[in-house]
Amino acid sequence: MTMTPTTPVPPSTQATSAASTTPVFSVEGLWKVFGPKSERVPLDPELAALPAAELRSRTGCTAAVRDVSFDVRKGEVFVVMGLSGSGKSTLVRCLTRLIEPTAGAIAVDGEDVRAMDRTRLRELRRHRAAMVFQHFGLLPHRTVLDNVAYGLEIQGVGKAERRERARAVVAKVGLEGMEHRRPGQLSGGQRQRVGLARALAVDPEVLLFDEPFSALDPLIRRDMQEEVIRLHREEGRTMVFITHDLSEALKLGDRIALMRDGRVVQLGTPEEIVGSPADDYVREFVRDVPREQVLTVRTAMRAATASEAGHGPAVAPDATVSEAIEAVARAGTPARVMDRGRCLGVVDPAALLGVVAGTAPGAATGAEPRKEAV
Ligand SMILES: Nc1ncnc2c1ncn2[C@@H]1O[C@H](COP(=O)(O)OP(=O)(O)OP(=O)(O)O)[C@@H](O)[C@H]1O
Repeated sequence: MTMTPTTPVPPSTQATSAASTTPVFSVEGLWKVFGPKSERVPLDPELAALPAAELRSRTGCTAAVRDVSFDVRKGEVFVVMGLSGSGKSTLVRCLTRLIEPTAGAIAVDGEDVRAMDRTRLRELRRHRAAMVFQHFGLLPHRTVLDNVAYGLEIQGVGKAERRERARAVVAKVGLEGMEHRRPGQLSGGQRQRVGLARALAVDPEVLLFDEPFSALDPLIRRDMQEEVIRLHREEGRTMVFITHDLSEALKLGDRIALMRDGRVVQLGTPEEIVGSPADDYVREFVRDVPREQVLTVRTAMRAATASEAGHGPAVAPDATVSEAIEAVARAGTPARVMDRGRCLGVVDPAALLGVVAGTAPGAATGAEPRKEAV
């Protein structure tokens, strides 16, 4: 596009469009096979195609990650979800080579991770991609502040500066006043906040969360989920989040990679996964999700007649069906889907109910999944 001097592109737009084209992580044809002579499995089409049990009995190998490709975009929360044993942890550990991949390519900001030497890898793990673990990994004899400052200490940051930075992130995760406690004097949720603060202290480009909240009780877990959403909203940091919990994935994820037996069976937004499951497995997985809380009004929208376009309550295009139901119920008329003053269409009670019932077009269970660039 040719730009005339009179129509400059605002700097914020330039930054966003450039950023959105550079993936933080780019994964292509990734395999991780555990067991003897594991390298031969991805190379041999016959072995590569075997179901898990048969592969194990024929070769003694387990293919934890099988031919997986995806990009993690800058600023998104990318969730890796699947049942226990589906390969989530192995996949995410391969990103920084905490587990060595068997085959495939991984790039971070365009740099080949598999070609990195030890120094570069250490730099990747310490500065660029910090991990938050389920079991906190806190040092029991150190205070909250010193635990948080630990990552900075490893980096060689001076004492005064690391204490100052640690103090700031401790406040950010809501632990002000607890700086001098030891981990044993904290609740599970507070310990997880320390783990989060420690990862944040090194100001990484991307945070990798390995089921960080699965040991927490439901109320504290919800608090922590909200904390992550808040931090993400405030900082826009890229996050990769492993969970086996579908509602957590739907709540946190901009996009979700759903894994089964080492493969990504669907990659898409929560709305795509719930509205257009790729196969019977995904359909079964999302069967009990309250669709109206995930699907947006776009699913139920139709063209407005001339009279409808002029009045009625307004909802945004990314409003959920549930929000539109409330607006329609209050007004007693269809709601208009408005985008910057323009009426895109309307949603009426029949269409909204159709989404809830799972009979609306586009929400149909057999619908084709929308194609995602993976
Ligand atoms: N070091 C290992 N040696 C052999 N097999 C392994 C090893 N680590 C993982 N596996 C196997 O690889 C598969 C994927 O394991 P992984 O831990 O990645 O799954 P997960 O989805 O993270 O499970 P969970 O939710 O239970 O943590 C499983 O079948 C597991 O038994």
